Amino acid sequence: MSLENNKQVGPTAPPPHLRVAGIEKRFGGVHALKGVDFEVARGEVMALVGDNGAGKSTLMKILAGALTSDEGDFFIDEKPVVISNPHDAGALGIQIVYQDLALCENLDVAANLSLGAEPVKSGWQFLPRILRPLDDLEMEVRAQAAIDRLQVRTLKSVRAKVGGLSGGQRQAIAIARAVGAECSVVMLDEPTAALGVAQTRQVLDVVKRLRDTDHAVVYISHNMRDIFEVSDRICVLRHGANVATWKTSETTADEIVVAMTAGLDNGANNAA
Ligand SMILES: Nc1ncnc2c1ncn2[C@@H]1O[C@H](COP(=O)(O)OP(=O)(O)OP(=O)(O)O)[C@@H](O)[C@H]1O
Repeated sequence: MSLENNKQVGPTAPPPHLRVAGIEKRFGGVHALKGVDFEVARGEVMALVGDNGAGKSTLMKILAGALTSDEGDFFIDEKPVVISNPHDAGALGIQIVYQDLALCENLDVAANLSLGAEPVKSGWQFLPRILRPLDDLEMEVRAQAAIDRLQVRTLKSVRAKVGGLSGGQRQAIAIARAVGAECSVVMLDEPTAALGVAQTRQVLDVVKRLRDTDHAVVYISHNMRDIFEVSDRICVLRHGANVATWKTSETTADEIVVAMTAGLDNGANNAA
């Protein structure tokens, strides 16, 4: 293995949509991220992998504005930007779907997809917005459009209660909610971790659909089979630092596992 393996550098790398450089993060005495570089292009699924404690979640939370970095530069389409809170990230089109999904079990799909931005009926302007009746039909139409965009075929009705849906359907709803807003970057944290075979398939199809609709997708997973099915490139972190980034088509699961657990055998640490 050598630095040749690093496909992030060179003319074949797609132009990044989101790029960060030199990200540093300490939690007290823990040096969680040590000058990490990371990028993802539109129309690309970039897998972010590493052993437990490698720094994947910390990096993702920094990109989502949920944590602030101690140092580092952020770029959208190579223009410098600031991400210091979730509002900044949202305004830049960066959305994250956490493992717990944060769906409201007692509400239906349509209501979950509209949470925080519920359409209200016209003709009630004399009332404060919060008191105006919801436009249920509009909510349903918007939800159906979001589900259709992602081609979630197993969902019978957007009026179904989320509490009664399968894990795969819930994951798809959480993704649909994230991409409902103006969104160009979607980050998914272990989206198939708790799912069986059929549900995993459904979620991987949604991830591919995101790529096909020109989103930049960051995909955190420990599952090599899923990673090799869905990703275009694989960025490996180890002990809070870059190991390297590979084109998925030019590497193997064994090579990635070795990189995750032992780094590159030539001793290189940050090939990106
Ligand atoms: N809030 C925090 N306070 C203190 N240390 C933290 C905090 N969050 C993360 N860390 C530490 O930072 C390092 C990186 O953690 P992180 O959760 O980013 O790793 P990870 O690659 O996502 O791991 P996993 O696959 O287990 O989720 C670890 O040593 C972890 O203990």
